[in-house]
Amino acid sequence: MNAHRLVLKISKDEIQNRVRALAAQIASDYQGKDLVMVGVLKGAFIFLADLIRSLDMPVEVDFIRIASYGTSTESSGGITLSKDLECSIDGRDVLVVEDIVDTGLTMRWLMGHLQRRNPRTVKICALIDKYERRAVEMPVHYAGFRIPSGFVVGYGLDFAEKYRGLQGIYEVAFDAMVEGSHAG
Ligand SMILES: O=P(O)(O)OC[C@H]1O[C@H](OP(=O)(O)OP(=O)(O)O)[C@H](O)[C@@H]1O
Ligand SMILES: Nc1nc2[nH]cnc2c(=O)[nH]1
Ligand SMILES: [Mg+2]
Repeated sequence: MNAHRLVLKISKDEIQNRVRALAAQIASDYQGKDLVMVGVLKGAFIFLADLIRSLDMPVEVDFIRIASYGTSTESSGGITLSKDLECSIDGRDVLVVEDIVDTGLTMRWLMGHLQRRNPRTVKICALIDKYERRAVEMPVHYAGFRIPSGFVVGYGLDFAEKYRGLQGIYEVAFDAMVEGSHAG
């Protein structure tokens, strides 16, 4: 892993306030509906845990584990499924809970995968909508924060499996390139 520093972008308090506001919006939009929240492992586990504890309505929780190949800061769009849903979503309202949408390739794959199971609706809730590198059009119906670019960690998000437990969101700043070498 290249030498790097972490720069605080979103504080713990800002995250907590925003999560509460998102939960209030979701509860209002889905009142009386049969809602299933699908957390995308690993990154979404902390966000989903906080979101449902602020949610003033019954909800079923399930998880799916998908990962994309590539180096630790680049997603390539080659998706592998290592744990599928366990509940039926036939005729139900599904809200996918993600930590971050970047190129959108992970979400595009997942939307196709879920649509084949005949849900009534599928929407996306992401803590971070990182919009500048989008490779496919992908709406984020409930976005915690919108950032243009930068590789961020904390609150579930990792860099080579580190930093998921940080309470804020930090940008990874790679140390300046040494002349004649490449920062990867
Ligand atoms: O929009 P994209 O460019 O597809 O990138 C977003 C995806 O990348 C990260 O997952 P990762 O594969 O790192 O798995 P993880 O959740 O286990 O860290 C993140 O959690 C999203 O699922
Ligand atoms: N941890 C982390 N994973 C990502 N996957 C796509 N973008 C990001 C990011 O900024 N941080
Ligand atoms: Mg990751």
